[in-house]
Amino acid sequence: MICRSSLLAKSVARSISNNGFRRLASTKSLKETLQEVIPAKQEQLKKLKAEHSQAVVGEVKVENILGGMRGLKAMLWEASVLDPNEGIRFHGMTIPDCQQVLPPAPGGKEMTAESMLWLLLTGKVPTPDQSHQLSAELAEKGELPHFVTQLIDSLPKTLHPMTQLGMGVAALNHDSKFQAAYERGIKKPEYWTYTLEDCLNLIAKLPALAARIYRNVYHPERSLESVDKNLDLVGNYSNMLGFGQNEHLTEYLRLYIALHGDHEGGNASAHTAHLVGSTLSDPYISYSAALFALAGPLHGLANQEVLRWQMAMQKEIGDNITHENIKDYLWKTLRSGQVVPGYGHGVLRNPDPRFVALQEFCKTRPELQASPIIQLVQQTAEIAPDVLKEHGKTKNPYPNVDATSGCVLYHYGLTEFKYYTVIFGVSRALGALTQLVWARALGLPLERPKSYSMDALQKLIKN
Ligand SMILES: CC(=O)SCCNC(=O)CCNC(=O)[C@H](O)C(C)(C)COP(=O)(O)OP(=O)(O)OC[C@H]1O[C@@H](n2cnc3c(N)ncnc32)[C@H](O)[C@@H]1OP(=O)(O)O
Ligand SMILES: O=C([O-])CC(=O)C(=O)O
Repeated sequence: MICRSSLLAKSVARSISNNGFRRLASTKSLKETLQEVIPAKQEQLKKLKAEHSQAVVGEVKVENILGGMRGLKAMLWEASVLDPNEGIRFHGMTIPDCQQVLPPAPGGKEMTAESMLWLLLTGKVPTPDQSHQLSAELAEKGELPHFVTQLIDSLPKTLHPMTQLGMGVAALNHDSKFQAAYERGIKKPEYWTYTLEDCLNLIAKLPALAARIYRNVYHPERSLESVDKNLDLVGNYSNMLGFGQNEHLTEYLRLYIALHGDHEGGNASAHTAHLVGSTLSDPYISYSAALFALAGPLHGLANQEVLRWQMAMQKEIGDNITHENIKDYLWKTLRSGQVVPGYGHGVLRNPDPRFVALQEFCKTRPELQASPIIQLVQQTAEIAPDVLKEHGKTKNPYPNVDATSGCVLYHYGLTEFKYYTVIFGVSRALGALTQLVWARALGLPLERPKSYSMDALQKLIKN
């Protein structure tokens, strides 16, 4: 009899090799592993250019130009591809695949940010040792320079946490290795190594930066833990946020941060990092720009909006939470001309598998099943799709990841929902920065699509 885990291992190995990667037990470092996989990718690009430059893979309709480029096949993105019905795959692997094979933190069950980063960057599943070595490397680099702590501490508490995060990340470019090397006059094939160094430095410092913002804005009376060299990235983040004793929340954050890490290239934050990075801006300012795209309510800020909206619903409905009451509140939101936050998607046409994975986490823990806010989110997810279908506008009436990501944080005591997108911002660095490394390794060009005025477009249509 073939057991489920061996079937899964085979399917994972197959999906990885489908993407041109092989899974080998290895003791190589992250940089050595990348050095090993880069030449094959460079060769693949060279071949694509030489043999298929003129192949047609789609057409551009006026609706694409007027509709926010929805559906246009126009970007190269290595680490993940989004299927409208199945959702995201990281180098061919689904979220459940990743949950099965990516190493957790010592004593934990959920995949770590480091193991997801390793997979995104290299297309390979790291061994537990490789993942722990990366944790140690990141912890070593994790403290903030003094001028950044001074900058963050000088900001008014009333400044949105996402603005503070973007400012802090931009300021870190003071120490950019890529920028310094570019000024020295390095050659193109060397770009990726300095970019990688900046990307790892930035990912390493995000927990300390994000936790400092949380402390300053919401708990100025608390002292801040320093980076613990024995913890993984998210273990440190949770610790610095003041939740280190709550193993459930720490595990949830590991899952949250791993699965928000990448969502192919066209989403607003990833695309922004790619666009800005294509000018050879360094990774810090490229990712700072991405964070300001993430901070919009149609994108990452929706997770803050979901909590705000669900709390307002709870307040209005009171204890009498019925199917009818939730339905009425949904209609009230829609009739007032607002969107229902956490529902709909630019690409997905089914429930978001990230939503499903976070809901599964809730199902494994009785205290979460008993939580009023989590119950309300679950009930809303059962009712909203039919209401949105009847409303008839959105192409996807199902929940996206933002519909559920905040309620577990809220239940475990991280109740300041204006902060939630900062956690998303710590996560999205994994994928957006991965692509910056690949963009430099592959020598991708400046991004510069063609635009038209409406007059010019009409002329084009006539001709
Ligand atoms: C991590 C993430 O970024 S996931 C997305 C997070 N954002 C949200 O949850 C906000 C709510 N959702 C939305 O606003 C949208 O579904 C988006 C922005 C995510 C996608 O936008 P689009 O690709 O333009 O969606 P779509 O093509 O289905 O939109 C068609 C119409 O339905 C409306 N619509 C889409 N979703 C919703 C919704 N949740 N509630 C009400 N109306 C909606 C759109 O506003 C649009 O109306 P319009 O014709 O009057 O402009
Ligand atoms: O893919 C998108 O457009 C939005 C999204 O879900 C993400 O960026 O995680």
